[in-house]
Amino acid sequence: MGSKNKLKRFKENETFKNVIQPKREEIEKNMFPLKGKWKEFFGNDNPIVLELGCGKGEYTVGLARQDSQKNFIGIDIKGARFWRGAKSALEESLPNAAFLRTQIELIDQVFAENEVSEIWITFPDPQIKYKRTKHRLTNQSFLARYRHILIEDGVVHLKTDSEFLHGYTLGLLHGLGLDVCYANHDVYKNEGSPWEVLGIQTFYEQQYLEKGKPITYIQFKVS
Ligand SMILES: C[S@@+](CC[C@H](N)C(=O)[O-])C[C@H]1O[C@@H](n2cnc3c(N)ncnc32)[C@H](O)[C@@H]1O
Repeated sequence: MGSKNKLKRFKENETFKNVIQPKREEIEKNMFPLKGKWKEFFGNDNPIVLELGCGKGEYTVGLARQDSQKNFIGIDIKGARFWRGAKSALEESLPNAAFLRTQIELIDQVFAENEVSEIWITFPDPQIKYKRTKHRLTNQSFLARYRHILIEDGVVHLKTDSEFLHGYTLGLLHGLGLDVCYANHDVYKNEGSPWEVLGIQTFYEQQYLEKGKPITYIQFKVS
């Protein structure tokens, strides 16, 4: 994407009522006004579902279309990417979809304890190199952040093309004695995955599918 186009999207994001772009400083000083108040933002008590590293936000918009009784928030640091999802949600008048521009590392500072019901992690960079372990979105320190913001029975969904990340996550969950509700290492070949897994495809997923890569899925709990 050219820089002119990016600038145009950044400008438009500022005018979108479903886009929230807090300053890092505001979050770090615990002055982010929506922390603990997301229900007020949506104007209802419905459960809150996050998509981490949402890119263009296919899951956020796709799930919001299907379930008006839940609120969905796509999170990514790249605003020019989620501009697509935010624009679609506005065009389709989906009041239950929003986008938050922030670092996932700050997740437990933008949501309060027990404020979130479900988390989707869609095709994250697997961060295979050992020195990149700290950036893996299912490492122990991210799991602790998710535990903090999730309700007691909250669920995490990981959909990835990376056999490495799939295996790493299963191994870690097993080692920690956490509950794996469902796992499938090739969702389009082996039956049994929920409709959300089969019925919504992301931008990155479509590219992996064209290359014939199996898509994996794990649904798990962190407490
Ligand atoms: C490989 S892309 C996948 C995008 C989308 N989920 C899909 O499947 O098409 C990973 C996304 O995660 C975002 N991301 C990676 N690390 C992040 C972080 N620490 N905080 C916020 N966003 C992050 C990137 O900007 C990118 O859009």
